[in-house]
Amino acid sequence: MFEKIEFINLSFEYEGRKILDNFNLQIKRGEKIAIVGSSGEGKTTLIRLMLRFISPHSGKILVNEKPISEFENWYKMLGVLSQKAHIFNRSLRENLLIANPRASDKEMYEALEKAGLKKFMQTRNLDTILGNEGGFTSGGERTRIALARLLLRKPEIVILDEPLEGVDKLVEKEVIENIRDFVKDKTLILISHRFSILSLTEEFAVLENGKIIEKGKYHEHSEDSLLKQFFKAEQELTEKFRKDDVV
Ligand SMILES: Nc1ncnc2c1ncn2[C@@H]1O[C@H](COP(=O)(O)OP(=O)(O)OP(=O)(O)O)[C@@H](O)[C@H]1O
Repeated sequence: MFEKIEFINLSFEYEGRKILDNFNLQIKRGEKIAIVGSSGEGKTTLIRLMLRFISPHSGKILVNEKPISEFENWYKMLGVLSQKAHIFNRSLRENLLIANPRASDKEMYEALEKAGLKKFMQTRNLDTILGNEGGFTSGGERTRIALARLLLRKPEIVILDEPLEGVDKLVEKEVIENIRDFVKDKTLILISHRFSILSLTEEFAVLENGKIIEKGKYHEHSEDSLLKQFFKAEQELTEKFRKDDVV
């Protein structure tokens, strides 16, 4: 059973450019944390390290106090929605069964609906072929198919990297509530710029210059905290975009 993950003095660089620099963070079972930070600060890199797609240059990642590489069943515990969801040139059904080979058609339809694909399914069915890299679908649809795939799994830890990418405003609220329900009894690590989805977490950590510069519960932060400033800037930007949309 997952108890905690610890990043200890973790450093990582791309071509001599430091992305994570003596990074430290601990996430315990059941915690729900959003990692926020400007574009390019290394949030996705952190997830890729967690998934062991890349290795740190120094420092370590421990799961239940053991090096992550020695932790059996690590992948089985994870449910991940990444920015580059992999969609196979197979049927929608086959793409979903990867997550849970025992899922029934009914469960698959439910997951697709929860992921905001109700309208999409009005003109498709589970036998629809998705194309090479999901090429017969839009970017937003691919993210939602990947979200439906995640909803069919039963992971202990859920990692979401911009899960609302391509989810339009009409279904956004509903999708957020479905994700909220899904992560209720799980550990959640969330990365997003979208203000609305950050309501899924109680805790926030701000990543800047390779380190966590501020961490805590959102409501405990003072008006001039970096966290609040970050959100304010994001919110102002979102509102500006919304206004521009209307115009
Ligand atoms: N494979 C790579 N080779 C070289 N540099 C890379 C590579 N992948 C990412 N980077 C760089 O590393 C930095 C961190 O990237 P990362 O994707 O982790 O940022 P992020 O915080 O997730 O950004 P965003 O919010 O825009 O998704 C960026 O400057 C990026 O250009």
